[in-house]
This record gives sequence, C-alpha cells and structure tokens, in this order.
Amino acid sequence: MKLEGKRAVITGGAQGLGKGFAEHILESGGQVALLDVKVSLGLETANELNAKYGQGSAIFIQCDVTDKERFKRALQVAAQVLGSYDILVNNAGISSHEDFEVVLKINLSAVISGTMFAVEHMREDKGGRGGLIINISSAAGLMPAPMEPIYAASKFGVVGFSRSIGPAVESLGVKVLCLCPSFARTPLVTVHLENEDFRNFVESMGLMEVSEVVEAFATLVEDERNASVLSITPGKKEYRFQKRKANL
Ligand SMILES: NC(=O)c1ccc[n+]([C@@H]2O[C@H](COP(=O)([O-])OP(=O)(O)OC[C@H]3O[C@@H](n4cnc5c(N)ncnc54)[C@H](O)[C@@H]3O)[C@@H](O)[C@H]2O)c1
Ligand SMILES: CCCCC/C=C\C=C\[C@H](O)C/C=C\C/C=C\CCCC(=O)O
Repeated sequence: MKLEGKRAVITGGAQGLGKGFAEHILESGGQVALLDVKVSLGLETANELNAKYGQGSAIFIQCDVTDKERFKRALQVAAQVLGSYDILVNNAGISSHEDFEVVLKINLSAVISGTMFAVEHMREDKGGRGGLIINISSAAGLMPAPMEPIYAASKFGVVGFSRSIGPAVESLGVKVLCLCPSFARTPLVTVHLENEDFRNFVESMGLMEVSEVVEAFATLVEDERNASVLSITPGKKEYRFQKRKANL
C-alpha cells in the first residue's frame, strides 16, 4: 500500500515502536491517530509530530485497548476526526504483569477485538474502503521464550490469529499482516537491562534500533501480502511460513 494520503490508527503509539511506525506513515504523507493509556506522553508525542509534520497530521486519543467499548469508541472517534482510517496497527503490548491474564488481554485479546472492529469499518461489502491491519507479534511468537512464557503464548497467539483471519477477510477487501521483531531499543526492553542475565541474553541476540524495525514495517506495508508474517532480527528480514494451501 502506498501511504500517501492514508490514515492510520496505532495502538500504543505514544512511544517506542508505535511512535516509530507513526513517524514513517507521516514521512510518507499519511495521517495518524495514536491510541494509548499514557495520556501526557501521548499528547506530547502528538504535539511533537504535529510540529514536525504539520498541524492536524497526528491526533491522540486516550484508550485502554483492554476496554472493548472504549477501544471501539476510540476507533470511531479516529474515523470521525480523520475522515476514515485505512490502516490499524495493533501494537500496544507489555512484557509481564503479576496477573498473567492482563498480558493476554493486552497482547492478544485486544489484537483480536481491534481486528474485528477494523474489519467492520473497512469491509467493502458494507460501504467500507478496504484496508490493512498490522498486528505486532514478536520473535517470541515464533520461538520458545522460557524467560517469558506468558508473553510468548500471547505472541504465538497473534501469529496464529493473523495467519487465520487474513484469508477469512480477504474477500471483504481487508488484509492482515504480522510483524515479528526480536529485541529493539524501546522502554519495553531497556527497563529490564539492569538485570544482568537479561542484558547478556539481549546482547547475544542483538538489540536493533527502532529504525530497523520501522524499515521492516515499511516492507510489510508496501508488499501487502495478506496473512504474511515478517520476522526482523538484526540485519535480517525474512517472510516466515508458506501460504496456506489446503482447506483442512
Ligand atoms: N521492543 C522490542 O524489543 C519488541 C520486540 C518484539 C515485539 N515488540 C512488540 O512491539 C509492541 C510495541 O512495543 P514497544 O517495544 O514499543 O513497547 P513500549 O513499552 O515502548 O510501548 C508500548 C506502548 O503501549 C502502550 N500500552 C500498553 N498497554 C496498553 C493498553 N492497555 N492500552 C493502550 N496502550 C497500551 C504503552 O503505554 C506504550 O506507550 C508490543 O506489542 C511489543 O510486544 C517489541
Ligand atoms: C525473553 C523474551 C521476553 C522479554 C520481554 C521484554 C521484551 C520483549 C521484547 C521482544 O518482544 C522479545 C523479542 C524476542 C525474544 C525472542 C525469544 C526469546 C527467547 C528467550 C528465552 O530463551 O527465554
């Protein structure tokens, strides 16, 4: 998809990868709505982006994606303010929480509800204009992560869901893509770096800058291969899995 003139909603867009994806869309001539629980940071990021890319290019909407009604309403507000939206990036995520269900709610359930809401908005058979849904999983959605089994379960879920729902909604003009980065320098990772075992592990895998993940995101959006899963590790970008062939 060419991003010029396109409007995107990005969950967890106040910082980190979400902010990086927003900058790429704005640099390409699009507009963004940032949804996040962090209100002052979200407003600050939207202000920064408006100053850089032009007033009205970015809006911030406070939203906890685990609250389905508020998430639905935030998407409606984004559509009203921007005129519509062509892209939803389900990016909000956390690594761990004392209640494992919170991790599953943010990292997996909200990806599913966001996808369902966006399909309803985009579906061409009901007056929508089609669109792209990009779900952010992780390298920990492709390989075991004994340090973070619940996080891995949520991210494996995102891969399985994206590969399954993509073909199911293609006839509606909607494509679902999935990005699986390994470690990147964002607060999600840097807050844990004082832990020596974690730091050694991250060093062994390599730590990407946000720009390298954003470059993979750009490839995924440009290629628009429905139900594809793109993994990005330091210096290596690779589509995973074959297209599903059998109707089993
Ligand atoms: N940084 C990495 O190494 C890495 C690697 C692979 C995948 N990921 C995934 O990328 C996504 C973005 O991660 P990041 O590294 O930018 O993390 P981050 O912590 O820097 O940013 C995540 C953002 O999500 C927001 N958020 C959290 N819970 C939310 C909720 N309930 N509702 C709305 N917003 C919420 C946070 O406030 C924050 O602004 C996550 O899904 C993460 O799992 C990150
Ligand atoms: C150990 C992984 C979870 C750490 C949580 C913090 C940040 C997570 C960022 C990324 O999404 C993780 C990306 C890649 C990790 C992939 C595999 C890790 C395997 C680790 C292990 O052996 O336990």
